[in-house]
Amino acid sequence: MGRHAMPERGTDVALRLDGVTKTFRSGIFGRGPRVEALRGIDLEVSSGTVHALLGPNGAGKTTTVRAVATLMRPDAGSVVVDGVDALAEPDTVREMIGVSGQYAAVDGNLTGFENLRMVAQLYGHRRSVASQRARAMIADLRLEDAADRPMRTYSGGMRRRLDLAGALINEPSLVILDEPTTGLDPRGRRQMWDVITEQVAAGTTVLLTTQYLEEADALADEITVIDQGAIRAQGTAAELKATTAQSILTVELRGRHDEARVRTALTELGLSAPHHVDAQTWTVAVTDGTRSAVAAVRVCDALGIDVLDATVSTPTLDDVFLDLTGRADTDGSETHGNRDLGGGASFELSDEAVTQRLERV
Ligand SMILES: Nc1ncnc2c1ncn2[C@@H]1O[C@H](COP(=O)(O)OP(=O)(O)OP(=O)(O)O)[C@@H](O)[C@H]1O
Repeated sequence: MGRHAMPERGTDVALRLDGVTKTFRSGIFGRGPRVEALRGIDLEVSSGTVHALLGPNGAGKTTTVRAVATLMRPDAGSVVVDGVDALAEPDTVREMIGVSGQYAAVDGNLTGFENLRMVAQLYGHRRSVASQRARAMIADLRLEDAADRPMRTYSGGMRRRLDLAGALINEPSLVILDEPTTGLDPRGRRQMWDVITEQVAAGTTVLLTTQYLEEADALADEITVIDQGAIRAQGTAAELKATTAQSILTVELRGRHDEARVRTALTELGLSAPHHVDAQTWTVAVTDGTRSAVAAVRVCDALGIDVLDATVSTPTLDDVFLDLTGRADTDGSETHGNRDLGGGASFELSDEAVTQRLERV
C-alpha cells in the first residue's frame, strides 16, 4: 500500500516479525565466540504508524532492521512485509520498502533535486515522472531553499531530510529509519521529527531505531524495548510508563503531626510503604498521578493532618528504560515474566522487574 493510499491507522499489518533469531560467529573463519544478536524477536507494525526499536548499543536494533530490509537472512523465524514473505521473496520486498542511509551520499556535486530525480530514475521511473516526484518530495521535506544547490553544501539536517526523501520517493509500504537523528543538533532533530510526523500523517509506515528515549516518546505509536537480542517490553509510551509505577507523591505537612497517623493516611493511597523524608515531608509511590495528590489532601484533611503541598512526579521513559535494561550488562540472563497489558501489548520482564512489580501490587 503506497503512502498516498491513506490507510486507516492500525487497520492493516505493514510488518510482522515472528521468532526472528540470528547468531553471528566472530573471529577468523568464524571460529571466535558466538554472538546471539537476536534471540526471538516478535513484533507487529500497523500501517500508517511509527514503531520504534529502542535499545542500548549492541542491543540488536540494526540486525533487526537489516533482516526487514532483506540485507541479512535470519537463522530462524519469519519476516512479512505487507503480506509478502521477505525470506521467500526478497526482491519483491526490496521494492516495497524504503531504507534511510542509502541516498544522501549519491553525488555531492549534484543538486538535491538532481539526486532525487536520479534515485527515482533508478527505481525505473521515466525522467518526467522522476522530476515530478523529486519536486514533490522536496516540497514535502521542506528542502525548497536547498533544492538547486550542490548537495555537498548541505547541513547535516538537510542531508538527513534529503536521505529521507530518497527513501520515500518510490512510495514504499514501509520506511526504515536507522537512527534518523543521531548526530543532529536539537533544531535539526526537531525538524526531522516534524517531517517524519507529516509523512506518517500522509499514510507512511515507519520502523525506526533509536537510542533516544525522547525520540521514541515523540514519534512512536508503539515501542519495542530490545536488549541483548531479546524483547524486554512492548507497548505505547503510555503503557510502558504505566508499568513503571514510579510516580512519586510528595506530601509536605504544615507543623508537626503524629507519625503513625500520617503513615496510615499515606499507606491507604500508596503502592508501597510511605517514606518519612524529614519532619514535614513524606513520599510514597503511587500509580494514579494527579488524582493521588488530590486524594492525599482529602484523606489527610479527614484525619486532621494539615497539608501544605502535595505534588506528583510522573515517570519518564528513562525510568522505564532503566527499569528494564538497568541490569543489562550484568549476567545476560533471559527474560521470564510475560504480562499482557491489554490491547495486545505484551511485556516480557526480567525476574527482578517482575518481583519489583509484584511488590508494588
Ligand atoms: N556481522 C556481524 N558479525 C558479528 N557480530 C555482529 C555482526 N553484526 C552485529 N553483530 C553483533 O550483534 C549484536 C547486535 O548488534 P546490532 O548492530 O544489531 O546492535 P544495535 O542495537 O544496532 O547497536 P548500535 O546502537 O550500537 O548500532 C552486537 O553484539 C554486535 O556486535
